[in-house]
Amino acid sequence: MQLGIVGLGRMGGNIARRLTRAGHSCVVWDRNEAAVSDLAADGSTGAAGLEDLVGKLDAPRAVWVMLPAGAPTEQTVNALAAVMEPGDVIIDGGNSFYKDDIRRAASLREKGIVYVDVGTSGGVWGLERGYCMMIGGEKASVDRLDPIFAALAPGRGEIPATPGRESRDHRVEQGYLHTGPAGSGHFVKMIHNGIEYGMMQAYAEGFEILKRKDSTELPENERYSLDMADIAEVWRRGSVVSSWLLDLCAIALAKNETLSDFSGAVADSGEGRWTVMAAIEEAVSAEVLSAALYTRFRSRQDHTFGEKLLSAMRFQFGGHVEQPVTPVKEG
Ligand SMILES: O=C(CO)[C@H](O)[C@H](O)COP(=O)(O)O
Repeated sequence: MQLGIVGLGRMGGNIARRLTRAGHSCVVWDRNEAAVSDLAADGSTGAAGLEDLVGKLDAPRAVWVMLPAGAPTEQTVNALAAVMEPGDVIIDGGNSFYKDDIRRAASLREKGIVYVDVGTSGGVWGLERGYCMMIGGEKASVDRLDPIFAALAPGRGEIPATPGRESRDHRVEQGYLHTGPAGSGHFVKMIHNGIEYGMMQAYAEGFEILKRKDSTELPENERYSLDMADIAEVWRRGSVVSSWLLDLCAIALAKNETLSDFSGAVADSGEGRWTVMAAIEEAVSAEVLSAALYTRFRSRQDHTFGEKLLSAMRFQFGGHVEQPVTPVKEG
């Protein structure tokens, strides 16, 4: 199947590569010309701009936008809508706020263009591991795009089937789910990321307590000098707290047990804040997720080992390099 892809950063570029490897045909564009040339050398067709990209696709077209949430995505969706036609589909695969999706889907519907929001999890590992996708939008368009989702998804892999699911939609076991109407894909991904904050914070705090067990403030016979890298490794194997995030902790700690490559100033790109806002709207008591968000804010003042581990996990899953943190702008 043919797909246009706009935004060839850490996620978009690998999405194009994974689709091309699976036999799909991608027409790609990014403001960064080198990224377009790299992808063209890897089997995609490069475009010179949005209009050129749309012109290189057969109708009905589908274009996947993979850009930071807020203004970059908004401007690109609007620019695409101006050159696309009724029956075409715009897919937002980034981390947009779900209320922006609801608004965009309604306004594009008036032009006959379909908007599909895809919460896409897999980070810089997605090329090899595949992407878990949470998909919102009209069923007919989501079904039409199924070959794309099937190629991007991880597949069943070695994960055993869950008993009791025999009569349910088997695409879910491949790693993608049609969650409901516009916005619902990004809403589910937003909560996924809210949970991610909480899980990351739990590891960060646990490892901080382990690390400080050699403190001279403790009685001498109660001090232990514990090996962080080995504890992360042993917990990966059969323990209750094993997880992919723990695998990433183990990789980071094996590489540099002091995490001296990280300052521990932990950024956030909006989803944790929106999760807490959703909890407030629904009057849900989300203590852990709220605390994890506020701890990131505090991390920008001084830095603990646990905060370095948070930065290390973000670098491992998303390739996020620490940078000066600025407040999230409204989209
Ligand atoms: O979606 C992701 C992981 O699932 C992205 O890596 C996202 O950027 C992580 O959120 P944050 O930047 O707020 O830590």
